[in-house]
This record gives sequence, structure tokens and C-alpha cells, in this order.
Amino acid sequence: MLELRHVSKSFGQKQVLQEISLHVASGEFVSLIGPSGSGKSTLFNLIGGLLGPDAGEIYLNGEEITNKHGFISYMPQQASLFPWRTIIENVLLGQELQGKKDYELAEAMLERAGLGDVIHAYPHELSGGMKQRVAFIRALLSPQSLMLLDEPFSALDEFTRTDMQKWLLSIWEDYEQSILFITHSIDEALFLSDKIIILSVNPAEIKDVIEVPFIRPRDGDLLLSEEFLQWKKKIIDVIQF
Ligand SMILES: Nc1ncnc2c1ncn2[C@@H]1O[C@H](COP(=O)(O)OP(=O)(O)OP(=O)(O)O)[C@@H](O)[C@H]1O
Repeated sequence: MLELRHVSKSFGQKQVLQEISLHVASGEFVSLIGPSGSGKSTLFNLIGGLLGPDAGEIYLNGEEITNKHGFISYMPQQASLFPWRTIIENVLLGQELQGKKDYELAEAMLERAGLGDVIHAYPHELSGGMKQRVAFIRALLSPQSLMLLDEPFSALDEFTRTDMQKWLLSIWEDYEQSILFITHSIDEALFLSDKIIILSVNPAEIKDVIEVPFIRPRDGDLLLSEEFLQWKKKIIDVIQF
């Protein structure tokens, strides 16, 4: 579905990304982990067409989208809901921009997300975790087939974060949209993903790609299993060497 071929990017003299090639298959959940400043957000901006690469190409469903925007849906670190729109109006925004509005589906999805009582409320009336659920539903219901999620749970406390990870999986496992997910957390990447791409820094290159073997559906017990810890150790080893 998404393919990057030899993508490089510099800002002035500083080369941030060097020859990045990766792919995300249809329905696949792929995480990108790497040290702070390695260029993960830059990579997202390139895929989203907000920046252009110095070299390389980006394809979505076989069509070149290098330097083009509007082809992917995006969920940022902060929910970025419009304060003057109600929750349901915020969810419908992604569809409105593409000229397709399905009120019933948006309402059903919000109910499924446990937000049925607040569809006519405004963002300031919701907790941080609730707002992120709304942002995720909005991205999920946008017509684009690939979602980019940029550390969507980093601003949440540990309890809410674990809940949100389980919640996201329960919804995504039904929809199976393709997701590219940025995180600093190895646990989060292992729990959620089919594949983990590990980036190095200065400039970022792909250090390794790990295929995550855990079967789906996954539940919270997986996080405490011996197998999970072994895979975590394997990833830490890759990051350190
Ligand atoms: N518009 C820009 N102009 C100049 N330098 C930039 C620009 N955007 C990013 N950079 C630099 O590129 C490097 C990578 O930044 P980027 O935000 O992509 O990293 P990151 O991996 O997402 O970091 P973090 O995990 O801390 O969010 C940094 O050194 C940053 O200072």
C-alpha cells in the first residue's frame, strides 16, 4: 500500500534521513521507533506531502504521491479538535473535506468508542483520553486508506495510555486499516504492531525491521508474558548496537 523508495532529506547542511526504504502492506499495523530527533516526524511530513524529499519517491497504492497531500489521514500527539465544533461535528470533518458525510456511521462509531453520551458536547468538556478517542475515530472514518499516528498517547498518563492501547486494538482489529505509528515506547510498539521499523540517528537509516509474532486478538496479559519480554530485549539490543 505505502512504499518509500530511497527517501533522503536534509535541512541545510544537516542530513536527517538517508535512503529510507520501507513499505506498509494493506491492513498492516507498522510502528516506527527511533531516538528523539532521528527524523520520525520529518518522515511523516514527507509521506503527508507537507515536505518534499531531496531524493527518492513515495507511492500509495502504486500511485506516486511524492510532494502531494490529501492522501493519508493523520492523528497528531494532541487531539487538535476544533473547540467551536461539537464532537460529532469534529468527527465528520475528515469526511466533509472529502465531500462524503455519513452521520449514522459517525454516531455508531462514537457509541462503540464509549462516547455516545457526549456526541453533542464540545471538546473542552472531555478528558484527554476521550479527546484522543475522538481524534482516532475521525482519522479512522476519513476516506483515506492509510493512517499516520504520531505518538497519539504520549500526553496521557500511564493508566489511560494502557487503556487506550487496548481500546485502539479492539477497534482497529475490526477495521484493519493500514497504520503507520510513531512511538518512543518499545512496549507500545510490540503490543500494537505487526512490524516494527527501528531507525538510527544522524542521519536516520533503517537499522532493523522486526516482524512481531504475537497472534491477534491481543490482550493485556501479553504485556506480562515471558515471550513479550524476550522480544523487548531483542529490540533493546538492536537499538543499543
Ligand atoms: N523545518 C526544519 N528546519 C530545520 N531543521 C529541522 C526542521 N524540521 C526538523 N528539523 C531537524 O531535523 C531533525 C529531526 O527532527 P524530527 O522532528 O523529524 O525528529 P523526531 O524523530 O520526530 O523527534 P522527536 O522524537 O523528538 O519528536 C532534528 O534535528 C530537527 O531539528
